Amino acid sequence: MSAAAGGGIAKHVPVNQVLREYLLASTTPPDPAVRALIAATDGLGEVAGMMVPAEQLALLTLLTRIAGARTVIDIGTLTGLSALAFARGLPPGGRVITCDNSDRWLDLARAHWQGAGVADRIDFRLGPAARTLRAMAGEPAVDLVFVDADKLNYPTYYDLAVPLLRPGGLLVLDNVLLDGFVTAPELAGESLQRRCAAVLREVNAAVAADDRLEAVMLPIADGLTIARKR
Ligand SMILES: C[S@@+](CC[C@H](N)C(=O)[O-])C[C@H]1O[C@@H](n2cnc3c(N)ncnc32)[C@H](O)[C@@H]1O
Repeated sequence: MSAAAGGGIAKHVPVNQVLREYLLASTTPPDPAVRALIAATDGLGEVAGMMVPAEQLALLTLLTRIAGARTVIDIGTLTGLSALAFARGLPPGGRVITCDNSDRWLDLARAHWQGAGVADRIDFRLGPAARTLRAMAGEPAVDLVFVDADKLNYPTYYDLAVPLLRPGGLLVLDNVLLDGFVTAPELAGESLQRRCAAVLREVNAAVAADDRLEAVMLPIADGLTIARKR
C-alpha cells in the first residue's frame, strides 16, 4: 500500500535481537509451565523453529481473556505451546480443541499440559486439520480459531473457520508476512516458500476485503492477523 493510501509515512522500528529481548522483558513473563515447554521445545533442535514465539504466546493468552473465549480451535499443535497459551486464558469449563496431522510430540505436550494443570481443558485431535474443522460444523459456535499449520492450506482453513465462529469471535492467522516475502513471493529462494508466500498474499487480501470480518495485521514475529467476526 502506498504511503498516501495508508495515510502518512511508514512508522516501523526493525526488531533486532536486543530489541526483541527488550520486548520480552516488557511483557508479562511466561509462567513456569510455559517456560518449561519453551525450553523443552528448544531442546528438540530444528523443530523449535516452528514453535510460536513467547511474545505471541502472551498475546494469545491475552486475546483469549479479552474475547471471553470458552471454546478455542488451535490448528497446528506441534509441542503444545499455543494450546497451553489458550488454555491459560480460558475460564473453568473452557476447552481448546487442538489438532495436528502428527502426534510425534504429543507425549511431550501432554506432560506439560498436565504439569500446568490444564490437560483436562485440551482436546487433541489427530488428522488433517481440514477434516477436524469440517467435523465441527454441527457443533456450538466457537470463540476463537488460531491458524498455524501448513501454509498452502490456509485458504481452506480460512473458508472453514469463519462460519464456525460466533459473532464477535476471533480468527487469528500466524505467519502472515511469511518472512517478508508476501509482498514479492517471486523473490523467495525456494519453490515451496514462493508458493506459500503467494498463497498467504491471496489469503491476506481476502481477509482484508471480507465483509464478515474486521481485521488488523500486526508485524509481531512473522506477522499475525487478528480478525473479529461481525
Ligand atoms: C508451526 S507448527 C505449529 C506450532 C504450534 N502452534 C506451537 O504452538 O508451537 C505447524 C504444525 O502444523 C502441523 N501440520 C502440518 N500440516 C498439517 C495438516 N494438514 N493438518 C494438521 N496439522 C498439520 C505440523 O505437523 C506442525 O506440528
